[in-house]
Amino acid sequence: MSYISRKLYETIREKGFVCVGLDSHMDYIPTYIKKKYNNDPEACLTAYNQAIIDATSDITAIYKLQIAYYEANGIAGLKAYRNTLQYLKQHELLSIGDIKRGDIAATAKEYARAHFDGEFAADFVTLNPYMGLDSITPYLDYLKRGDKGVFVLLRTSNPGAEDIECLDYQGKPLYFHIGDALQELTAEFDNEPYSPLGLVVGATHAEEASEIRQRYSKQFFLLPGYGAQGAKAENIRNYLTDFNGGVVNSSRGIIKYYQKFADGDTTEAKFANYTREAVIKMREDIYGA
Ligand SMILES: O=C(O)c1cc(=O)[nH]c(=O)n1[C@@H]1O[C@H](COP(=O)(O)O)[C@@H](O)[C@H]1O
Repeated sequence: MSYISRKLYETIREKGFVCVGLDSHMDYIPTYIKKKYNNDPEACLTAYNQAIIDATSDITAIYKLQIAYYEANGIAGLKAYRNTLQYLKQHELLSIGDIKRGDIAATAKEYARAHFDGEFAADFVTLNPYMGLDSITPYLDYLKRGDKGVFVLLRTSNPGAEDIECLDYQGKPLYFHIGDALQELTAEFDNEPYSPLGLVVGATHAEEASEIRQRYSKQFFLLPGYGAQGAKAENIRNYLTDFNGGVVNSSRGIIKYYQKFADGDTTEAKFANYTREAVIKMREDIYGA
């Protein structure tokens, strides 16, 4: 049985579908944190993430850490990445390592070890399948183990998705070929209520939503694009299936929401309130309350 897909399903049911994107940049960090930690990147990024997590964890299903934001700060950034994943684990909160890996099988095996079992272990990772299925199969052992899951890029939110992913091949978009192959690859899995192999589907495009949802009815969707990229709530509802079939990511729309009001200068309590407010507004908008 896939423990992790059941856990995600139950967590979404209990806390809602929000995925807070910890795309944490030094420029977003409030002055009170920077002063306290003397601008030290490891300490600042860690404290910032912890403040966001503490303010939102009862209304957030899962946290996604986009690794580029940490790598850009070198070793100090990667330590903050590790610290945050550990903090989430200590508080029994779910995590996605947004690493978007894709490489030959031997290399993929090492990525899997690093991001599922090593210091950077997350509950889920994101993968890029466009190098072929052998770049995905090394992760499947962990999915069979039951405690890990993946979200594989299907139809992404960016304008460039049109360049390759959406090309027509033999009468259907390339991404359907990818999705169908991925579905076959995991057909033998325990796919109840959803498969531990989920799909990344940008919420910025409404036209294909119903077709994609129907075709991949056993896949959780990771839906980025809400907030900063302008995805509309009505697009997202189509993908969510009773609000339990996936998670909706917003990164900048939540973690720098406070800057709209406070311009980088705020107190600990106000930062927590603003950040929480951003998640509440997102939920209300998407639930249609
Ligand atoms: O895999 C992803 O998370 C992803 C896929 C995609 O199609 N589009 C997309 O924006 N993302 C990620 O989702 C986040 C979106 O950030 P915001 O636009 O600030 O909400 C970033 O971490 C992106 O790397």
